Amino acid sequence: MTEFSEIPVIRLGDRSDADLAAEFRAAYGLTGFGYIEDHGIDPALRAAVFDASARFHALPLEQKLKIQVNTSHRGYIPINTSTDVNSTLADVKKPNQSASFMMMREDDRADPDVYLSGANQWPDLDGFRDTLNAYVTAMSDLGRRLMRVALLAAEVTDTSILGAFDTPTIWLRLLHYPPQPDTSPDDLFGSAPHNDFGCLTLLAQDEVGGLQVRTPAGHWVDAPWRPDALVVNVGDMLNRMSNGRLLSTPHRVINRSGRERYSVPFFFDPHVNTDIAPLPGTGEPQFEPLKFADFLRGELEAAYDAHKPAQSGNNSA
Ligand SMILES: O=C(O)CCC(=O)C(=O)O
Ligand SMILES: [Fe+2]
Repeated sequence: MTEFSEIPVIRLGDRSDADLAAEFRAAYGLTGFGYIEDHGIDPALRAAVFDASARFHALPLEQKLKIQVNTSHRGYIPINTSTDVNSTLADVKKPNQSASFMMMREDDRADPDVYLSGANQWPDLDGFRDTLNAYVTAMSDLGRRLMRVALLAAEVTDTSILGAFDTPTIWLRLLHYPPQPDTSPDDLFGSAPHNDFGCLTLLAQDEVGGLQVRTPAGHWVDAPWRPDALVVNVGDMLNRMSNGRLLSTPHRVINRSGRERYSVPFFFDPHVNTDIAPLPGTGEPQFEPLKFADFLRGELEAAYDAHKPAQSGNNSA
């Protein structure tokens, strides 16, 4: 295992997938994280999303609770209602110190054959839904481009899995981290050490900072704000598809800045009914196949009060 001390920067511009693949391989085969710049996402659109997030989090609590997160994982996730108990990375007992609004794919209705399908729950805020949808459209296009590059980087020879991203699983999360006092215990996190579940995470963050990425030796490297950059990382499913060639790296958030922190991760994943296995060209399989929906169900039921079967809720608070 090779140590790293900083997160690489990759500029996209109009470069071809093949041209980007080598840089991707170097970044994601070592750190699992990169700053993606010159990505084509309109800064004004991104600013509108942060504005929408600030307006949402400023709403009275009772208004947010009217759209509390449901079993299709859409709506308001209050502070102290998720705990990364599945984490093998730290002994996590305390719930994450963040609140968020979560939207997923805009389905008309829940389909019993599609885990997490359903309609989004929206707050009563002017322009909120349109802004988020415009951002999701732009980010999904970027996600498809990055997935193509990632598969090339992993030397995948049959890229038909890309069809599973035509109706992707997307998650757009408007996160708000209140400041943690300096006196807060060491095992209290804005976001406890974890790996992301899916394929690609494209994170926009504000200037406050607080995101940290774990090195193989167990050190934590800061991933500070860079103007206009997206922090892009590989999740567990892309790690499996690439047969371990692209790394899913643990990360965490601690907000001891004394300021409010806002961040907006966009998770770009395949349809939940996709079989996930090492793809052709990546060598002798190091992972057993699994269905994405089954994996997600296990993770969400362990971590979120809203998904715990036959329980009244807040047992982790
Ligand atoms: O807020 C951040 O910077 C990171 C959030 C994160 O890691 C996640 O939501 O998976
Ligand atoms: Fe994450």
